[in-house]
Amino acid sequence: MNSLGGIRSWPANWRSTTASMTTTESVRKVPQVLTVAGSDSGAGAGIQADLKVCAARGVYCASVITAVTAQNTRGVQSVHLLPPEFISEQLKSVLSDFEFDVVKTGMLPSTEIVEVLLQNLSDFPVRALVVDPVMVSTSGHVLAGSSILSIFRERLLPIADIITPNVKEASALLDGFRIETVAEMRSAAKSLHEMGPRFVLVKGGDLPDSSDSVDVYFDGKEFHELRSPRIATRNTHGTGCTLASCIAAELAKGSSMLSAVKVAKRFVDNALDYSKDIVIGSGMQGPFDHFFGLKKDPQSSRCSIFNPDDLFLYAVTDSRMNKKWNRSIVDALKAAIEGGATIIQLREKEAETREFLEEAKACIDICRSHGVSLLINDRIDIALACDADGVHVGQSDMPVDLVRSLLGPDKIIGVSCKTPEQAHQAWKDGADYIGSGGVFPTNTKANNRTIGLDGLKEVCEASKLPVVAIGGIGISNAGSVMQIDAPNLKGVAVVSALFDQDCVLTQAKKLHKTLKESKRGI
Ligand SMILES: Nc1ncnc2c1ncn2[C@@H]1O[C@H](COP(=O)(O)OP(=O)(O)OP(=O)(O)O)[C@@H](O)[C@H]1O
Ligand SMILES: Cc1ncc(CO)c(N)n1
Ligand SMILES: [Mg+2]
Repeated sequence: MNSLGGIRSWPANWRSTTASMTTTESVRKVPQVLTVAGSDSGAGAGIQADLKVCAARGVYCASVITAVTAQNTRGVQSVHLLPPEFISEQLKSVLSDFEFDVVKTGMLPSTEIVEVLLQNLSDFPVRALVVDPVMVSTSGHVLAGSSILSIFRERLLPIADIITPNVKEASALLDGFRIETVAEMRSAAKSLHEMGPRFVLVKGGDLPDSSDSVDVYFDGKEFHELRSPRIATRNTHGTGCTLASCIAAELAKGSSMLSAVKVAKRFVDNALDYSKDIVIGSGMQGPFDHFFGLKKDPQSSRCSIFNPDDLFLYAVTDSRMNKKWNRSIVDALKAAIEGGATIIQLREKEAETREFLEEAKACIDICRSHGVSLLINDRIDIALACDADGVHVGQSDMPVDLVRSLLGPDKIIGVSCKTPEQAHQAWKDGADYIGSGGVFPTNTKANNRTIGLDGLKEVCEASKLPVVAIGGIGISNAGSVMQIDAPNLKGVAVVSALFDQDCVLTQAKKLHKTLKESKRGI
């Protein structure tokens, strides 16, 4: 929450906070979300949606029920509020026991219920708070009346990390401000931000006359419009709850706010697309399938999103090495990808801008045809010009928050970090991943201070952002890097181990095998 002053470094021992329960070293802490919301008997929205999305995203979700609704695909037939004292009992039970990374709220239908929530949050401080200010179901039924508006505005919104109103809810919070266009959604986001939440996402699922489904994100400085083509389906019941809980789940895993929001938007989009033709119930608003990811061919997903596992074998190019071995960059990349490289960074320290751009375009074609993302080192202008998948910047390059505002919400941004402080800042600025090193001495980068395996571990522990290790890594030591026992260390980045070699394909295959074996060994 805001009291934590910016989403915050996770405690250095966050992986072992349950260690008192057992003396073994193999304790594995699972990211945990608490949802405080209403039950939907039709199970498309509310608590039931929250549990499903968290399960689908690999996050544990506990549930405190505020109200029980009699609800189906035709609408809400009746609502029964639970006594505030009993809601407080539920809150105490779980907050005194679990270590939640994030609390997410949905239906909070009375002032008394908000009061008991606030009291419990002050007794048991949590790391982050996602507030979905549920007021009206898409079918038009009032789930929380105007009596809650003042306590929301005055006490709940100011402590929220993010609020996710739909257009009707945003309008209600702003005394009936009309929201019918994206420009009005922006104004609403700005006014809501002034009420105190750190981030605002105004959802446009119900925006009239819009062929795209547009959500407006505001961080206090920059706006981002998150757009996707509107899916023609009746099965949109519970999209709002799903979106907010997916944001909570991604935050619990360690994403920055913008990354969490992007993943959540794409999750809803993919789920709606997968479920557009299913028929459950006879009404106008059907539920959708949250577990599409278990069933479909991952290649066919509507939109690709940054997957931290892509950092597994991260190949960084070097034109001097290609010259030395007399091969083109395109041939070198093809071989690296065919051998198992999972993401590419184009690092070009010598070429003129025009030459670099032509090279980047050729490399993008190869990467796209293999479904592998291509990042550009340092040069935001080149990344923009060739529509690369993202960039990697160092501490003395352009600051990450500025890069984000130039590249927009969808691009991947990585940043090099040597210290826990830099890792913390990377999270705050909205980076998608951290590159940490040099782990070992290397000739590829002159005068680069090495941080060793201990330094790498410190960086990993300072943030839950995914980390890729870099610097002097090859087949002989990749295993020792992967075994430092940090769950967010996702892979290794290499230059010479692939490109300063006689056969790039063979080396990539060997390195991939070594990494796989060391992963199995953890
Ligand atoms: N038909 C659609 N196609 C694509 N995305 C959609 C569609 N409908 C809603 N969304 C997306 O789903 C998310 C939830 O948006 P929406 O504005 O519907 O929230 P809500 O009204 O709170 O949801 P609920 O239906 O649960 O009440 C947003 O990211 C929105 O852009
Ligand atoms: C219980 C519940 N919470 C939230 C929503 C909003 O979709 C709903 N329809 N039902
Ligand atoms: Mg809606």
